[in-house]
Amino acid sequence: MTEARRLSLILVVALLALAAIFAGPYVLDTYSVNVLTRSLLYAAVALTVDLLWGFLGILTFGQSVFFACGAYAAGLVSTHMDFSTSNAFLALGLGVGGALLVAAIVGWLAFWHGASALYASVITLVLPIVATQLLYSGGTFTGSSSGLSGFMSFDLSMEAWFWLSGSFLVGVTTLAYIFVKSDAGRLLVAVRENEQRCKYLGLDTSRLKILVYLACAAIAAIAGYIYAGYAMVVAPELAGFVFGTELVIWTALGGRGTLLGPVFGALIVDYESAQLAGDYPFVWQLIIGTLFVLVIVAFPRGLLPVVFDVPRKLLGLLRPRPTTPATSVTLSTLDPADAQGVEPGEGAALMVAGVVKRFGSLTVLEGIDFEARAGELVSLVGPNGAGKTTLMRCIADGAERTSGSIHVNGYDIGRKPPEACVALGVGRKFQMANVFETLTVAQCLQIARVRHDRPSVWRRAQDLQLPQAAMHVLATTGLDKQLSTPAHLLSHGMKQALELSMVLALEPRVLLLDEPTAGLTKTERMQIGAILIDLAKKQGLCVLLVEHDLDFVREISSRVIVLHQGRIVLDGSVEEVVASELVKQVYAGSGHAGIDHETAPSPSQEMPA
Ligand SMILES: Nc1ncnc2c1ncn2[C@@H]1O[C@H](COP(=O)(O)OP(=O)(O)OP(=O)(O)O)[C@@H](O)[C@H]1O
Repeated sequence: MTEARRLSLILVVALLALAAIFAGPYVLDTYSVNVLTRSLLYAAVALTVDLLWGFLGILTFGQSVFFACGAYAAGLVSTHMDFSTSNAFLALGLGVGGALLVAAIVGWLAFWHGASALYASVITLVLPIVATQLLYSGGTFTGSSSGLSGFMSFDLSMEAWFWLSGSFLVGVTTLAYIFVKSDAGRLLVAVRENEQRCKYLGLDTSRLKILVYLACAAIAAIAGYIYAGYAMVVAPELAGFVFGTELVIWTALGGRGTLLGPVFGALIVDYESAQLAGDYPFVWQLIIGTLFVLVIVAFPRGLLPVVFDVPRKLLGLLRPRPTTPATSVTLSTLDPADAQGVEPGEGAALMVAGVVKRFGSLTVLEGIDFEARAGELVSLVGPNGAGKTTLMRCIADGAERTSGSIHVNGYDIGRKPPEACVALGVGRKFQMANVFETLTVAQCLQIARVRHDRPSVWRRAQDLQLPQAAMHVLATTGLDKQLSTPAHLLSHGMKQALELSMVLALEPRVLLLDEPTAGLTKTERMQIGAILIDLAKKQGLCVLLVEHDLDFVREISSRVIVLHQGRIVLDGSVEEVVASELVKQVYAGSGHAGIDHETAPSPSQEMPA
């Protein structure tokens, strides 16, 4: 389906939903219109919980606070100032502005570099408790536990409030749907799935989380503002933990990560709760709670995926499944004139000086000094625990080392986080293939290009330009024929190749590879070896390779650095290292055989490590 057709289809569905909203008051009784007006607004807030939790992976209990910001702004302005159109807009501005301010502070606290997802959830858990206490202690200003009531509002009929709330929900849902299906929206799933890989692809994930959090806070505040206008009463419970948790429950029931699921979850549960509360005032919460437990146990993904799965399965039985899904992305090679890699500064491509790394009292790296130039392929070898991976980490993340300095392309990495090191020209491939498992090969590569090609917030790109080095890896391994294949279906070797292409898509000048051939077949190893030689010799990259396979090291390296107990014991040519008595002792001392030619492992064996 073309982009224009896909977007037209979304708009047609949105128009149908608006038509249904318009028809609502004509087919529903007054009670239902009244209750559903509230439910429509709650559904908009549940949608923001889904964006944060279902898509971005942030479980939040605090969206109620932003809803209350909008509601209380309307209530406070109308109560303490005269009601007028200008004051009403002032209240809207204060509500949204207040919500944005609170979200910025909470976002900064919850998503700073290094904060865990649990930490974020705990902060959003505390937020409603603090907000409710503040409202309770506000005296006559906030109305304390009674809240504010009887204030003036726009003179709209109940039907008009229903239409306004419904149109707001349809508008927000449509925009959110277009966004999550766009190239920029895909980043949310990438962050949820593998935040570490995102950072090492140069993405500032903390910033992305804060931006989405701010947008969700603003949506919730507008919903709260409309709610106060229609209900003409606000109470501390609107900011409370119970409402915040209800939003999470509706999202889980409907199906998180589906957008429409939480919307329908909120609409149905809130409407039915109102009915049950009237009919069974003492047991309705027990009934809702029991239903929730039953649904979650039977359908952990929520109800909407089940509703969609049934027809899909039936259609799947009727229609033969295509063996290879059609790809919608066309690959092409980036013109070298359009390359956006960092301009090299003074000195060698990589300069490591006096680097020390300690974990508490354990010194893992001690006084590491070396330089590597562009076009060099340097292998880093040494027994297990020598500190090889730790050194790679120190080069790719300025916060890792205890002391010493590291310059990449002539620029001091200082204490910069991984994404900033990527901007200086570092590309890191991990020991275990580190890709986005649920995304396709093409989507993984698109995310790797986000630093250079700004993604659209409403469209999906149909073509993808990659640097020649990345295209070379794709063509050599045949990955260019599997662009529509989800990464989790690839073989181990193909995943390694995909990760390497993703890293090369960054246009790095210093390439860090941690055992790129681990677990590969001999043919795959030879392929990777040829690619690495090409990258260093023809593309002029500085390649630093951690490797245990001596034959592989001997075939491709221009230089070998031997690390032992956190120190460099030798830095020289392959021949020098192989002939070194010291190196033999290092390996003998580690309980392994030496690395001379006589005792070197056969091609199928790995170098002792
Ligand atoms: N987070 C950590 N906390 C404490 N010690 C650590 C940590 N990470 C690594 N180490 C220790 O640092 C030392 C070096 O580990 P590192 O993984 O860098 O070695 P390596 O040379 O890459 O080994 P291998 O070849 O087995 O991958 C080891 O003794 C390891 O136990």
